[in-house]
Amino acid sequence: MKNEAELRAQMVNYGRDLFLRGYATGGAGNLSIRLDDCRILATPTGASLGRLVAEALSVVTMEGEHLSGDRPSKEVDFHRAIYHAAPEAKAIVHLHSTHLTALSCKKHINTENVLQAFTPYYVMRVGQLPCIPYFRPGSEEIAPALAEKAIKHRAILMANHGAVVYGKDLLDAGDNYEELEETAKLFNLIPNEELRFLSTDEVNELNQVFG
Ligand SMILES: O=C(O)[C@@H](O)C(=O)COP(=O)(O)O
Ligand SMILES: [Zn+2]
Repeated sequence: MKNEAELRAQMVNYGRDLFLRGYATGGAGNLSIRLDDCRILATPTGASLGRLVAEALSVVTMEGEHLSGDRPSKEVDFHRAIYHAAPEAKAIVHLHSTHLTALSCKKHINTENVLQAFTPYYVMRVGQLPCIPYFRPGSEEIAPALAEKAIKHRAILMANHGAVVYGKDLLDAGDNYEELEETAKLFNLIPNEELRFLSTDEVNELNQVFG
């Protein structure tokens, strides 16, 4: 179990890692870690994930009170809502990575599951990708829409915006996010009629063995 100083360092290092590998760009995206039952560590609003400072990271309560650090991400309410809805969520990654954001801007998608499985590791890490409607970033409608999906799904697409993924710690959430982004990349690369999706039996077998 990492202490708070170690979790702060992990957030700074993983933010830089995401930035250097092109998953995060400019000031877009935000990260959070559930520190304990009452408190969340979150990236400050406007901060580039590539240049986070451990002492400036924001701490807010589960009820939304800002305790310390710079002003939290304008999306901290949706992070809080996900933690309330999904107790297994211990960290959250929200990014505008290229392939997931491209997918989020498409007109004709199945909003119940935007990415039907066609590789096993996607089934193991993510499984299904529902999509919530477009809301202005930072608006109060986002939190309830994401919370409803987060009860059953650890990855959610936000129309015309990006994606949100949670995990059992920050690196697990990141690994889930990265697998999702690579799956979206493949999906965007391969014409739909050329894709062989996994059958229900194949998905069920993966869930039995690895779920
Ligand atoms: O898209 C947005 O504006 C936010 O969702 C975002 O990604 C960055 O906002 P902050 O975390 O407030 O910097
Ligand atoms: Zn965003």
